[in-house]
Amino acid sequence: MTKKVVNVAVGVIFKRGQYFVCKRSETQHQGGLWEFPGGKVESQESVEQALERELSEEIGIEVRGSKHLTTIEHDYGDKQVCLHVHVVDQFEGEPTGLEGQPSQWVDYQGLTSLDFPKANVAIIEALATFS
Ligand SMILES: Nc1nc2c([nH]c(=O)n2[C@@H]2O[C@H](COP(=O)(O)OP(=O)(O)OP(=O)(O)O)[C@@H](O)[C@H]2O)c(=O)[nH]1
Ligand SMILES: [Mg+2]
Repeated sequence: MTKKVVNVAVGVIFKRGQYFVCKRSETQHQGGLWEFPGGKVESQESVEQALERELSEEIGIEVRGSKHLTTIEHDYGDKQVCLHVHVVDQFEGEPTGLEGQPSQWVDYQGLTSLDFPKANVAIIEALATFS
């Protein structure tokens, strides 16, 4: 059976050499792991619109500039996702975990030492050569 692919808009928030990451709650898919904020692209919505909406809802920022980094398809077995990853380096507001999720700013070295879902390995690799 072909599984439905869930399209996800993911924002890599980058400022002064650091990345803003949040912790997924235990009850979510891939719970307890760190993530780049974002969420599902709703029907009728573009990836960019979903990115703006999710980053406003989850961390309270307004996106002013972003660049596509990579698109990653990953099958977790229980769920198949397609992550549309954008680096957000222009925004208004101070990122905050508005849904009570723990969050932190880390440098690239810090990113490589946190536990992320499997699909994120490729995101972190892509960031190594992003400029
Ligand atoms: N936001 C986000 N989701 C990720 C990342 N890596 C990754 O595999 N995912 C997967 O993408 C899927 C969708 O993300 P999500 O759970 O944030 O979706 P959402 O904000 O719409 O929330 P909801 O699931 O509570 O409705 C999840 O299955 C999650 O495991 C990541 O870095 N950030
Ligand atoms: Mg989310």
